[in-house]
Amino acid sequence: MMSSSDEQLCPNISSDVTSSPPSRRRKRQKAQQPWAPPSDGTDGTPKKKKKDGAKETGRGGIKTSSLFKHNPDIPDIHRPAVAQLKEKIFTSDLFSDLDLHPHLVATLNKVMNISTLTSVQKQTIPALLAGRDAVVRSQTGSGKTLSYAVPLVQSLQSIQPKVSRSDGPLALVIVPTRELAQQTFQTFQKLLKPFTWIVPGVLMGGEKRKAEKARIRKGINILVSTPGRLVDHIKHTLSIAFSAVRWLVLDEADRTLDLGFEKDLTVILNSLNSTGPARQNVLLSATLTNGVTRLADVCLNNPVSIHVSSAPSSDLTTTSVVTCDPEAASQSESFAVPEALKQFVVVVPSKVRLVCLAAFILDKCKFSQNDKLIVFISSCEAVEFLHSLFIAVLSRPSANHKPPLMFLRLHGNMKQEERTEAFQQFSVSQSGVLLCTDVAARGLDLPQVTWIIQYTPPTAAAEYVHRVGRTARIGARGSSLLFLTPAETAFITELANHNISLSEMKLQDILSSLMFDDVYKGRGKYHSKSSSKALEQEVRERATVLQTEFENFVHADARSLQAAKKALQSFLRAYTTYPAHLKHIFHIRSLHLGHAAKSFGLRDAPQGLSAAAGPGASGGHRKNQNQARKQNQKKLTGKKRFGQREVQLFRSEFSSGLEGGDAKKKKKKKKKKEAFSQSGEEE
Ligand SMILES: Nc1ncnc2c1ncn2[C@@H]1O[C@H](COP(=O)(O)OP(=O)(O)OP(=O)(O)O)[C@@H](O)[C@H]1O
Repeated sequence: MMSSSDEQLCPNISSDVTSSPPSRRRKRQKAQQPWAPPSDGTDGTPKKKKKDGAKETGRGGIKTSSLFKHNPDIPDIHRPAVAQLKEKIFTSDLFSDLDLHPHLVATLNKVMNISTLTSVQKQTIPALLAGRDAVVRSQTGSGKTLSYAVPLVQSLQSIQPKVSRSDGPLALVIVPTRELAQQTFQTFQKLLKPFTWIVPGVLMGGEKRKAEKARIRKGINILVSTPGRLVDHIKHTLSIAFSAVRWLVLDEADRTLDLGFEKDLTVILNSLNSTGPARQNVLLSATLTNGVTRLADVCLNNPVSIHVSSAPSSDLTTTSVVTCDPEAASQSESFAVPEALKQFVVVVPSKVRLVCLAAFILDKCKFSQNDKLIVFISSCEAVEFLHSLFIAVLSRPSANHKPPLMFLRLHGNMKQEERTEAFQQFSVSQSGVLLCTDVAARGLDLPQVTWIIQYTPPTAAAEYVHRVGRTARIGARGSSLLFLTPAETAFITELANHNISLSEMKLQDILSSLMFDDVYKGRGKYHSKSSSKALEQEVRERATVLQTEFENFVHADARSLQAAKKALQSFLRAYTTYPAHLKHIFHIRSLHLGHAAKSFGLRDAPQGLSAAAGPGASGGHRKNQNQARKQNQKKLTGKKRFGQREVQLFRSEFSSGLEGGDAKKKKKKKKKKEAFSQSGEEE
């Protein structure tokens, strides 16, 4: 029997499917399914029917989820031929060969264990030491921070008379996220060990403004900040003066602009240009968008342009070839990814996504090795939800006395203290899983991360590169796995247009890891000598048992049910934010709400998903379903409704933490004005 969620197909799912008579439709669906139920009529789930039609497993009232029925076909993946860009990370040059203070070299060698220059450092450091401005592009994890931090420290330590706190900011480093600000600040702290008279400091949203103000008053020479927070201090902290700034670094400049901080950058640049002396400027960016080029024009003076990637080599990394649009390909930028990075893709029907992710995590962190994973997810609410779900269901102590799996989370709606704690905890841990939004995609240098999972696909190829760049850093090994639904596989070609090549991992292979733990054992009588078909059947049963555990947790109380619905809603909302040129791959209309709901542990598509309701959300009466779908569709895709909200959603990830305060202030001001006008007084 088709569940109600199965029937809630989105309006534009190929009309011939929705309009065919149910019997024909069912037949066709069955023929299409690589996961079609075996001929014995079961779907891999041991079940008996209850009188009311609800299903039960033999496990005391556990509802059965039909995971492997009515899924779309998993298409064969065509991997376009890709000439991957190769970038040599290390050179044979030594820091000790550069014209640097011996104490700075000693700090690099002894404190940071760094002696050899990377390619980007070899090109950038001499140019900056010679006083030039620079635009720098190079692959993730190639040592860009030191490429500007070393010459900056070298330059400030040589100033005579010695720099003092009272000189105020001499260098300004602007980065897009709080964690990156914290990390960059820590790098300066290390480099400045022998030069104690130079004081570094960090400003970032979410911390008490008063305390920051006091620190600024005391004097900070190298100021690392997120743009929003710095603007706030420029506007409200009279003690901040930029008259002595002689270094400006804009790190991850493209990201800063993407996040809508252009205005803030203008405020910062104006406050510098109005008073500042001659300044050296460095701009680091993954992509040279129009915005970045404009920014470079405004704030750089005759810069050297450093781009480390070599031209595409002629050896093609894949063999099967499909034609890609040459014009589109030539228009798109090529990205270099670390050579030691192995990139995989798995095509998973929506309904099976959750168990597939869980099986993968269990395999990497529990059954085989102690891996360290980062999982990228599109919204804060979905991160929150999966975090509590996985802790409850996957973190149980195991029979082999291994410590329980560690799940951490990082997103923009967390309190700053929680963010810092999670970041630090994951940094120092040997293994575990960090569930996060793109707030962790850029610049973060988390040691020994072995796997990057993109559970929700990125909104751009550049973002893909940054996410995977959290592993295989500075010559280390690492792997990545991209989750795509059958409808999204064209994204593989999109990535290939940017010189990114993926190998396929099979869903069945991932799910097979559940064979390692008999906690998920089905009712079948599988034993190791059984046929491969029996094994496949057992794997399905185990996947279904795990899904059922998730669903039981979600449906156990109103709070977790609400959390799952919120997570689904935010997932749908985020899905509407793919840019126009990717809408043919990621379109809200090609999502199946019932199947998407399953991937949040919901047994059916929830009703009344309010503002961001999915198609079929107000289901219930079949008669009204089409109308409801259309209405909800409008809600989901309606520009007016979502334009602002989407921007809000993404800004909130990276906000300075002060917006709330500003809004409150405005409200207060408005109230005050109203009060004045009512009483007839003037302000
Ligand atoms: N020359 C070097 N030798 C060894 N390790 C280095 C060297 N330079 C930098 N590192 C280390 O490599 C890691 C990555 O450096 P960094 O974070 O600057 O990379 P990045 O290019 O800025 O990466 P992303 O693009 O992801 O921001 C850091 O842990 C850093 O300490």
